[in-house]
Order: sequence, then C-alpha cells, then structure tokens
Amino acid sequence: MVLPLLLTSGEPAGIGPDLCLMLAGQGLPLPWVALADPELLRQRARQLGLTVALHHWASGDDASPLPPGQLRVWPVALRAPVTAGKLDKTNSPYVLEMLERAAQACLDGEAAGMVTAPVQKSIINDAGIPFSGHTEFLQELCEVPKVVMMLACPGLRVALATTHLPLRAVPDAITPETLRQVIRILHHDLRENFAIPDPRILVCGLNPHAGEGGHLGHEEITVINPVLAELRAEGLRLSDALPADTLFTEKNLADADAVLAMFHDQGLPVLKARGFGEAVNVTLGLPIIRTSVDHGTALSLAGTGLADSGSLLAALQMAAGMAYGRQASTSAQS
Ligand SMILES: NC(=O)C1=CN([C@@H]2O[C@H](COP(=O)(O)OP(=O)(O)OC[C@H]3O[C@@H](n4cnc5c(N)ncnc54)[C@H](O)[C@@H]3O)[C@@H](O)[C@H]2O)C=CC1
Ligand SMILES: NCC(=O)COP(=O)(O)O
Repeated sequence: MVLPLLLTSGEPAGIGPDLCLMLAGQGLPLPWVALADPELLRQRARQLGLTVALHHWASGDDASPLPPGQLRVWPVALRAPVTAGKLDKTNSPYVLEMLERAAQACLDGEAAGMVTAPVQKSIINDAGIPFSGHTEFLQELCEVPKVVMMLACPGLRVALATTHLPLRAVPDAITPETLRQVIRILHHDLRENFAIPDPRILVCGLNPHAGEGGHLGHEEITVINPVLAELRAEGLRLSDALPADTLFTEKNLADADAVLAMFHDQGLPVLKARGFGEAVNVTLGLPIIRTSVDHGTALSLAGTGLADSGSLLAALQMAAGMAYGRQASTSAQS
C-alpha cells in the first residue's frame, strides 16, 4: 500500500481549509489526506459553495487517490467554533496537534511526507506557546541539530542562513558553525532530493556591497568568506560572499542551482516577486519530507473563494516527487 502525504490544514480561520477543499475539487492523482476538523471543512465548503464528500481516514487505511469532489480527512477536533477570518487562540493547540500528528506519522513510517498549509504564528504565541515557524518546530520535534528553509519557484531556489529572527539578532546568529551546517545541508539536499550532482551555490553577503572591504561591516571577512573558502577546499562549488543587490540578476543566476541568503527578507522578497503563487517552501535537513506553501494565512480571503491554491498544489507535487521516487527537480521547481 502506498503511504499517503499528510496535509495539515493550518490556521482554521485562515485559507488553509479552503485550499484543501479546492484541491479536493481537482481529484489529484496523489495519495493525500487532509488533517482537519471535518465539521470545519463542512462549514467552509458551505460558505464557498463547494460540494465535497469527506471520508474519515486513520493511520493504516487506504489512501489511494479519489475522484474530484472527495477528500480523505484524518479528523482532529477543534477546541472552539471557527469564524473565517477571526483568530481565536483557543484553537492554537488544535493547530499544533495537526503538526505533531503528521510529523509523528512520518517518523513512524506511517506516512510518506507532510505538507503544511499556513499557520498564524502570532496567535500561537498569544496562546502562550513559543512558536516561530513550522521549520523550527519540526527541527525540535524531529530532534535534529539544524534544518534549512529553502523556497523554490521555477528558475530560482533561495535558501536562508537564518529564519524567523528579529533583524537585530541576525548577525550574531551567523557563526562559522551555523553557516557550515547550513551549507552542508543545502549541498547535501540539492544532491539527494533535487538530483543536482554538483550544485553551484551563490552566497549573499550580509552587509551592503558585501561589506565594502570591511568599511560597511566585518562579517564577510571574519565569518562568511573564511567558511566559504574552507568548504570550497573540500570541493563544494560556492561563490564568495556577493553583494545581494546584484546577485539576483539573470546573468548571475544563469548557472546557479541555489542562492543562500543570510536572512529572511534578503532572499524571500526576490523569490516571491518572481514566483508568488507557484513557489514551495521545503525544509531541508529533516529526517522526514516536509513542504509548504509560499504564503501565509491571508485571513481576509478565508471563506471568499478568492484564495489561489497554486502554491499548495506545487507543494504537494514536490513532496510527491521526493516521496515516490521522481526527483523533486522534475516538478515545476526545476
Ligand atoms: N507557512 C506558513 O505557515 C506561513 C505563515 N505565515 C503567517 O501568515 C500570517 C499572515 O502573514 P502575511 O505576511 O500577511 O502574509 P500572507 O501571505 O498571509 O498575505 C500577504 C498577501 O498575499 C495575499 N495572499 C496570501 N496567500 C494568498 C493566496 N493563496 N491567494 C491569493 N492571495 C494570497 C494576502 O491576501 C495578502 O494580500 C502571519 O502570521 C505569518 O506568520 C506567513 C508565511 C508562511
Ligand atoms: N516566510 C516563510 C514562512 O514564514 C514559513 O515558515 P515556516 O512556518 O514554514 O517555518
């Protein structure tokens, strides 16, 4: 029996439940199961004017693809009723329960991978639960020392040296050790999951003009370039720290397999300007497969039918490629 991909439906007041229902309408040729409260899905389907028949699923059940208009659901109970677009911290444990169940099923060999619809990080924090993102949450749950966030759209992959941090904390988080770990994971996963035998990675500097020879910051000289030189000596194809403002030009990207940005808003605006709606967020370095959307909860779109399901579809397809043998690079993210 083919193991399923588990799709966590995310923040219940956001567009995650809508997107699950929209994908069910397409009858995808994939074995996938949504984690959600079935009553929430029924309510949202009524609001959207969709007819979707729900089939309860539990670990070990058949998950073969269904025709359009049918959806397998692994039920998770909401803690409070939901109004589309209205956050309620009472449901934060529900959001985390979906993530825990899906990740544990992957770790236990009961699922092939997990795909995550967006969560609202702030409401989880408002519930008193420390949470900065799926990436960090899954790192901890899977008990691995380091993971890497990478977003991919057609023609561009951007990985991040640091993830969800205040800008003020970024320079201190970029140490030789963390940078080495990030680059090794990125290099390894580009080879193993994206079928790139000898990846070429362009690396952004941290400071304007990559530090301007030390006149605009020292991190390139003291941390980034020494690590890049060390890893190049091991055979990795890495640039020096490059000025980020011109790194992303087409000419530079032409022979690059991935860009490593030093922080979230150095790399992701470029990626999203190019591929928002069809990009995938993939966590590298985990012992399980995890992909996700390129967008957030879009609260104002929940229940309206205006949300675009393209990124979630791409995330499912990438996870399927990684799980069932086709290399991820054969999907749209090549
Ligand atoms: N993977 C995840 O769980 C992610 C969660 N978030 C969280 O989402 C929340 C809201 O974040 P924002 O910065 O406002 O980003 P957002 O992506 O929710 O919204 C940004 C803009 O894009 C639009 N948009 C987003 N998704 C869309 C879709 N599928 N179709 C059409 N339009 C779409 C929204 O309407 C809005 O105009 C935050 O709590 C953030 O942490 C953000 C990114 C990823
Ligand atoms: N900007 C990407 C993002 O916020 C998603 O993070 P994560 O929840 O996948 O860690």
